[in-house]
Amino acid sequence: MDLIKTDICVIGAGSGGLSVAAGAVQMGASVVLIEGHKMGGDCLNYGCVPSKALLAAGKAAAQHRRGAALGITPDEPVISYGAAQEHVAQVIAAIEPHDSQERFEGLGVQVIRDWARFTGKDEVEAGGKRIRARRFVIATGSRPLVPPITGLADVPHLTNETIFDLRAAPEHLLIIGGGPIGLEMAQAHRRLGCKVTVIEGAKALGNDDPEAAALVVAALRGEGIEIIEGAQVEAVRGEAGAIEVKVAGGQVLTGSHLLVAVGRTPNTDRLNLEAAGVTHGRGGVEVNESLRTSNRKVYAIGDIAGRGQFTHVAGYQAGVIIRSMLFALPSKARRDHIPHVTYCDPELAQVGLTEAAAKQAHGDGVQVIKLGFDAADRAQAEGKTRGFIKVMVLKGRPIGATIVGPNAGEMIGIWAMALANKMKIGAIASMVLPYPTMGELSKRVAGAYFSPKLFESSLVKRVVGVVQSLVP
Ligand SMILES: Cc1cc2nc3c(=O)[nH]c(=O)nc-3n(C[C@H](O)[C@H](O)[C@H](O)COP(=O)(O)OP(=O)(O)OC[C@H]3O[C@@H](n4cnc5c(N)ncnc54)[C@H](O)[C@@H]3O)c2cc1C
Ligand SMILES: NC(=O)c1ccc[n+]([C@@H]2O[C@H](COP(=O)([O-])OP(=O)(O)OC[C@H]3O[C@@H](n4cnc5c(N)ncnc54)[C@H](O)[C@@H]3O)[C@@H](O)[C@H]2O)c1
Repeated sequence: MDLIKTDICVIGAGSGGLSVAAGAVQMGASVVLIEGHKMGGDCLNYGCVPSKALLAAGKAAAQHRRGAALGITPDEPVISYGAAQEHVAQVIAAIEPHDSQERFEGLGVQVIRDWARFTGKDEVEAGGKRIRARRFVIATGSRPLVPPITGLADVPHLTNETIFDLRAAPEHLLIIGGGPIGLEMAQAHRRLGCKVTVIEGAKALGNDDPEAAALVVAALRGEGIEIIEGAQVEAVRGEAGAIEVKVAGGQVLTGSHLLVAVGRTPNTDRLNLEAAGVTHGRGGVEVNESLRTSNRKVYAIGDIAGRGQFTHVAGYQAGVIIRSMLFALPSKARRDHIPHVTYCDPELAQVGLTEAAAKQAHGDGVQVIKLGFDAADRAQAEGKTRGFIKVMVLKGRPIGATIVGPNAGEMIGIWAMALANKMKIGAIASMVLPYPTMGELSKRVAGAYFSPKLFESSLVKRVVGVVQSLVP
């Protein structure tokens, strides 16, 4: 068996692995990249990209159904579900070259298409080769969790890995799980003409600010999606086209298709981690703040590292370990400035602490400032006044922001910058923004932090009085 010696061996060519490989090779390191399945990983093939593309099709359909308040007669769009899914496939195809084997080989990366397994503390086997590296990066991601629900193994069901293969619209899509995957797919399918029922064991979007999550859930219900909360699924049975879901308490729901979206399982099984002395558990590979595993030569990033399952987290972590691997500089991964967005309409965006988490961590020292989208003239003009921005401030600095409303995912950017750079809230208040934009809400909410200090201060009023009496 051939032996390849390299500086860095990256396992997994998804969001995390590709970022490490591209960065490291362009800075002069020799890199071997091993991928067992599709280049681009989950995000490109089964995750972010297809889900946002299908949501875009749903949004286009929804435009037809609204507009009455703006003087436009709504109509029921003619929808081709198959064509919407073809749009999804085309979007993947358009982005694919960026993540392709050819592009990475062009950059100088040696790409091996096989499943990798450790054979020792500094050696991996794949593609009939032994790869010995100074440093390894495990970036093998996650796959859909198959929960222990009675009957599930025998009932045809979809996951995020198969739902984008459908070409005929499900008549009635049952979705187990009201997390981001469940709700994004619920809205896309509802808007594309399907009947949709979401069955959630606890609270839908339960990891987010409850007030913001409630607004999204209400909007989805308003579009005709049935969302049943507090309904743990215990058993499923039936066949394609006629599926029965039984929840705790005895309620039975029926539908034509079933999507299971109840979280993720880390892809550790093929890696033979014991041979490398890498500790792992149910949450994935265990890492320290520098994203190093129990084997100092081995790092782990992305979904497998269990510190936030988002593409931008994997990308950020890639930068952190490149600094450590290539320049031997101390480098720690922060978590306090990471945003996330659920791309339903309205979007729900969060960075830093939620109101509850901020109050729990800092007590009464936290000031919460909130403003509705109705305060933005642009939102009024567009008839999109549903939603709010909420900012948590500690000693003059934002420590968290929640935005729910149109384009919340774009609007959170400024707060992500503020948290990343530990900026004062005055920096946001002092910006001049174009009028009328939704973004003005960020400036307005920051301004609201100072309003009581300026407008309700007897000292300020006295100073103004004195100055005015002296000015000629
Ligand atoms: C439906 C859905 C929607 C999502 N939407 C968003 C979104 O809008 N925004 C966002 O930020 N995140 C989103 N995510 C999450 C995002 O897709 C993941 O966080 C991201 O892909 C993780 O990147 P990764 O590099 O850790 O893993 P992956 O991208 O999954 O890549 C891991 C790769 O490793 C390979 N692999 C596994 N084991 C081995 C082995 N032993 N040898 C060789 N190769 C191996 C796999 O085949 C895979 O290609 C979404 C996820 C889903 C499922
Ligand atoms: N927009 C985005 O960034 C985006 C979109 C989709 C997914 N993701 C990533 O993928 C991850 C996984 O998403 P997800 O939605 O699968 O998982 P999740 O863990 O966020 O949500 C799963 C939901 O399923 C419920 N559940 C679990 N078992 C159940 C049962 N037996 N019956 C009924 N309900 C049950 C849970 O209570 C939970 O609310 C997310 O946490 C996120 O990191 C991100």
